[in-house]
Parts: sequence; structure tokens; C-alpha cells
Amino acid sequence: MTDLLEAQRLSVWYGRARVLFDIDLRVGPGEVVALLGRNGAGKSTTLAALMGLMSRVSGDVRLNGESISGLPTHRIARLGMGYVPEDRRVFADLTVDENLAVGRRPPRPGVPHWTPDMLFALFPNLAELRRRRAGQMSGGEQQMLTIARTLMGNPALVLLDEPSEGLAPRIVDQMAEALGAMKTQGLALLLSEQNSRFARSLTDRVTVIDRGRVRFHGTMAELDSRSDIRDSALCV
Ligand SMILES: Nc1ncnc2c1ncn2[C@@H]1O[C@H](COP(=O)(O)OP(=O)(O)OP(=O)(O)O)[C@@H](O)[C@H]1O
Repeated sequence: MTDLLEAQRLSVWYGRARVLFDIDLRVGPGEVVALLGRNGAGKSTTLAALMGLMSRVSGDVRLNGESISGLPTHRIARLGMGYVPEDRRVFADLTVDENLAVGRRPPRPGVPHWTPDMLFALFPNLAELRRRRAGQMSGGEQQMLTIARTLMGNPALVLLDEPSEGLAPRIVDQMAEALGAMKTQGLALLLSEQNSRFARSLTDRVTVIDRGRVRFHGTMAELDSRSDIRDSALCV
């Protein structure tokens, strides 16, 4: 079966400094893949490069078998890739309902078609705040709204950069539950995290990067038996 997302030999430079070295990565349809690594390992840069946000890049990235290397971000989004960066991207002056309306795109064949009601079932907190301006919501609520708005675009795959970062423990549990429900709907996810605790129950495969290089590809169970990788490349 064709992978939904496949990156081969992805390399990125910030100016003259190379920060990613030939990263290979793949996500199958409906699969959840965790990109793990310490602070500064290159997770955010990898996701930004996949989304077409980095200017100095080499390698090949394919979505549904078609090359998206060099395409501008809005074209990649239109082809079905959603992106939730680490810093929340809500329209602060717009209400929750209005933020969702801004994200709305036509349904896409073969992938979940999200409606506001489905999203409010996924994120019950947002249902109670429909008329609240996003700028007046907590960080966790804004994070949920960013994800919900991304889902309104009916993506086939969502890249999530450290979705549990900075959230209160109770909200982290809600986030993990929501990601599980997204997976159940058939959505593929590529999420970056510093450690393997969050979302481990929904992760099908793991890629560990360290100083811009892939150190490990495999299942969570295989990673659990690799104390060398966990000790040297992860925060545990
Ligand atoms: N704008 C930038 N200019 C120069 N170097 C950068 C820039 N952003 C990141 N880097 C460097 O690129 C490398 C990878 O950073 P990146 O943010 O991708 O790591 P990360 O694994 O996502 O870490 P974090 O958990 O802190 O987000 C680091 O060495 C970082 O210092």
C-alpha cells in the first residue's frame, strides 16, 4: 500500500547551519506515528519542513505518492496535510465558532468529514465557549481550538508539534483522548514529543531523532526494549 506521507533524505539548513541530516519518515493511512527526541533534536524543524515552511531543504517528500517537495504551504494544506504548530494559532479577536468557520474546507474523499458538532464532541470544553473570543481562552483551550480549526479543513494527515507541551495534567489526558478519537475516525497523525509517555497507547510506530539524525524506527514495544536509545536520545 502507498504510504500517505513519505519523506526521504530530508535535510534542512538554517542559513549555513545544517540541522537535519537525511531524515527518512513515513506515515501510513490512518496511522499514528510519534516523532520523539530531546529539546533541540530537530522535531519542529522536521514538521515545518514537511509542511513547506523551511526555505533551505533537500530530499523528497511525497503525500499520497505525489511529490510535494518545494510546494508552498497553502498548496500542501489543500492536498490534505494539516499542521498544528507548538505556538497556538488562533484568531484572538474571533469567537470559537468564527475560528472554526475560517478553517472550513470542502469534504475530501476517503478521509473524515468534520462538522462543528463532531468537534465539540471531541473537545467538550470548546462547546461551552462557542461565543467566547479565542484570545480570552486558556492556553489549553486555544490548543484544542487550533486542532479543531485544522480538522475543519478535513485533512488526511495532521502534523502536531508537541501537543501536550505546557498543558495542565487534566488537559493532557483530554488531549490524548481527543487524539485517540481522531485516530478512530481514520485520521493519520504525526506528532512530535520529547518523551514517549504522552499518546503512547495510540502510537503505531515511533521515529526517534537525535541532533538532526534518525536513531530509531520501530514500534513502542521495540523502543521499550532499547534502553540505549531511551538513555541517549530521549528525556525519560
Ligand atoms: N530559527 C533558527 N535559526 C537557527 N537555528 C535554529 C532555528 N530554529 C531552530 N534552530 C536549531 O535547529 C535545531 C533543531 O531545532 P528544533 O526546534 O527543530 O528542535 P526540536 O526537537 O523541535 O526542539 P524543541 O523541543 O525545543 O522544539 C536546534 O539545534 C536549534 O537550535
